[in-house]
Amino acid sequence: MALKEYTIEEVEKWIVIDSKVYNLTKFANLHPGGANILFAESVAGKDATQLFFGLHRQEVLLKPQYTRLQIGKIAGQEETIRPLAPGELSEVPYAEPTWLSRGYYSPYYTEGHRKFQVAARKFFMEVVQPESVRCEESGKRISQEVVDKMSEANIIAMRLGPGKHLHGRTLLGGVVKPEEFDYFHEGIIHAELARVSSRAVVDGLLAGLVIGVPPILNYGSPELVAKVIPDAISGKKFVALAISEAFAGSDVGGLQTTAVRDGDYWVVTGTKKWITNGTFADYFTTGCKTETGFTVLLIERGPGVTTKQIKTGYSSVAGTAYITFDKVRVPVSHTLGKVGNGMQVILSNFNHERWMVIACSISAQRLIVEECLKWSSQRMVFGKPLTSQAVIRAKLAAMISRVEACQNWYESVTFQMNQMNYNEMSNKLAGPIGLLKQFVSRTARETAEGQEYPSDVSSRHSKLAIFCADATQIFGGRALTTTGMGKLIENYHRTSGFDAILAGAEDVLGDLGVRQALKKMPRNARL
Ligand code: HEM
Repeated sequence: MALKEYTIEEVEKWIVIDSKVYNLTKFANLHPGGANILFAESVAGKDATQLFFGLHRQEVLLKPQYTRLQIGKIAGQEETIRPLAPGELSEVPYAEPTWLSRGYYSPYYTEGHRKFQVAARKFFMEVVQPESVRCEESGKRISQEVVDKMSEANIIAMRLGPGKHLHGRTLLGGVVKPEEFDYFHEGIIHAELARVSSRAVVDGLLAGLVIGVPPILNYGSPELVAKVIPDAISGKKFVALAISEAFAGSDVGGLQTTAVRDGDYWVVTGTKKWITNGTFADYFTTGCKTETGFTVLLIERGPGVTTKQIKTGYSSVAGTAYITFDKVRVPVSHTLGKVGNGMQVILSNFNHERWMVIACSISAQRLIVEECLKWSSQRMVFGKPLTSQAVIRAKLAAMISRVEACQNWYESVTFQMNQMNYNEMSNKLAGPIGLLKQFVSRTARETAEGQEYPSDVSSRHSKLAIFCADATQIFGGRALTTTGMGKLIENYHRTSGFDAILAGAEDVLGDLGVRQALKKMPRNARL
């Protein structure tokens, strides 16, 4: 229906935002910012576009209860601020990686990857984003309806990486053939998921399965694979990786959960802590101490298995659990890999897990760069945009440089993964992936909260750098509230540190990278 047209003089009591006329008479008393403000001389009857975008996110106007307030438009004017359509790329510089930016080239990504990315972004925006908002707030686990849609599009299967498990499947409506699917495709899925989800929802959307299933695929017997994998990939059963304990986190060698043989069964006793998706998992890929070393078992939820929610700094949608195994009887056929060879099972799995965390983390970091670029351009201070301040531009420069450095290193590692088999990857990429994860999680926190320097670093330039990198400073008080303009910054500030811990603590991974390099030092290397 054509909207009624007004001249700006006719809009006495109403307001204009981006050419649209809103009648706020009935809404005024419900307005979260108060009624008076809407009838102030500088607002009522005026074009309030700039004021509005200084205080609200675009999405406010898209909510049905508010679109209803629009009664017409200004004659001869057209709307200029519009939201991106599902799948559409952002034109904000650095909001997309170079390979997705108009007019730029990539040595790695093909037209096929680009088509895949468009389909993935559309899927995540339409199916996952609304669910993400609901679950972040309620703390409830992801609905089965969304899990079913992800499984229908084979998103769950694709997050396990390229391989036989994809054969015969229609991937994201057939946009890529299973045999052409590579790690760049998989990385796109992780990146798109991270863009539309809060950090807790990223984990709640079956991260446990993504890290708990590969050991079954790679080390489980054919019978076990046939029993568990179809149900996992189709989202009927959930899997969690249960390694860390209150006694040992990154120090896998110090685990205390024991498995003792009793005929055709293992009897498992012990506890596990910080287990993502543990509250709702049906299976646990579990690290246990056995007589001859360390062994990984697949434990099914049943008698003797208890899980309880751990309250963490992020939403309980992630289903982080404390698990107790009390004399749980596990069939010997559920052993993953050889008895005593569990360390290899776990260590080879870490590469893919850490690489996934890296892909998600870089994408989340990039979104924060976009938020900061938009906000500092639209926010007016002393009659000028925030970007007119050199200190703000310096913060943006540091953020952009960091995310681009991460992205380029990530792409180079991903390219190596595409060329190598699983064993080569375990041998050659554990170090680089460890170092990259350390670098990405550090830069994430620098972008979220600013750089920290040891107190003994006191040169003028280093002190300046402390103030050069801080999304929370750019957003000010807005970065402290879970709703409104700074809500993504608040979430990022609160949760970006999780990536420095999960899948291997930052410092341990840096050390791993160096130790791996030292192992490969030529014996005759001398200066
Ligand atoms: C169609 C018109 C408007 C709608 C639907 C609307 C809606 C809202 C909503 C939902 C909030 C809660 C915060 C958020 O979710 O972002 C809010 C806050 C606020 N609004 Fe509006 N608003 C409108 C126009 C205006 C205008 C013209 C002003 C002008 C000055 C204004 C001033 C404020 C203020 C000061 C706040 C509190 C901001 C904060 O907490 O940071 N609003 N508004």
